[in-house]
Amino acid sequence: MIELSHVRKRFGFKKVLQDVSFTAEQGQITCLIGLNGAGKSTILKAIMGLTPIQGGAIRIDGRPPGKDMYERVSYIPDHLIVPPSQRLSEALRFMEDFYRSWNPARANELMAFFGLDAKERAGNLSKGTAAKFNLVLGLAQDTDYVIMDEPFSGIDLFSRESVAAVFSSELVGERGVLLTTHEVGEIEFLLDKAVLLRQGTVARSFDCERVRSEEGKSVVDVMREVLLA
Ligand SMILES: Nc1ncnc2c1ncn2[C@@H]1O[C@H](COP(=O)(O)OP(=O)(O)OP(=O)(O)O)[C@@H](O)[C@H]1O
Repeated sequence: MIELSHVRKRFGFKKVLQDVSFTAEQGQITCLIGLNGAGKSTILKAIMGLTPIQGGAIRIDGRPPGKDMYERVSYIPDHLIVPPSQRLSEALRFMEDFYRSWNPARANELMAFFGLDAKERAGNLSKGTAAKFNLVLGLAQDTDYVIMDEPFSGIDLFSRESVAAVFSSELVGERGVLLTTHEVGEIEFLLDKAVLLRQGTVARSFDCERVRSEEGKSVVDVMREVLLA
């Protein structure tokens, strides 16, 4: 379980996270939701130890993020971090050398799933194709958790359907997924849990299926109620 308790974060005098607590479980897809600037990306970076926090605690399966972090959690940022001149095949080889958790067979499966050409150079990819390759780099690691910042951004409608299909396939399996997205309405059928951020705190965290069956509301309905209140 990824667990945040009373996390606080500021940039200079700007308090971005005032008191953030929530959990993201293995075998579930948890979505962090909030308006622009709510602090979603900051939370993902804090979990990965890429930005320090000023208070509270972050634990992954009971342990604070440490040196073995990248064996436990893979992080897919909102843009592709591969030199533009590098071919995709070279980037895959680099990942294999660099990450002990790298699974080359799964990487090949994902390349085929998204119809990607390993001979292409990273700098020549369209925005949506770069987003798909970014998913390959993250999902081909054998980690218990996958953290994704805006994985659907820039991806056209039909490709989005194939990206969504990955989440319910063996390629994600029983891992825990924590993601952010602004396309909530289109992918809410995939979500198990939603965590709504407002004014630096968790305004509401809920089981999407339960809210659907007990309150008859979609995630977007709850978002409207909570974030526009
Ligand atoms: N390195 C930084 N230095 C100063 N302020 C920052 C830095 N990174 C983020 N911020 C500020 O922290 C706040 C939260 O930013 P963050 O990117 O986490 O929001 P977000 O919810 O991911 O937004 P969006 O939906 O627009 O992607 C914003 O006000 C942003 O300007």
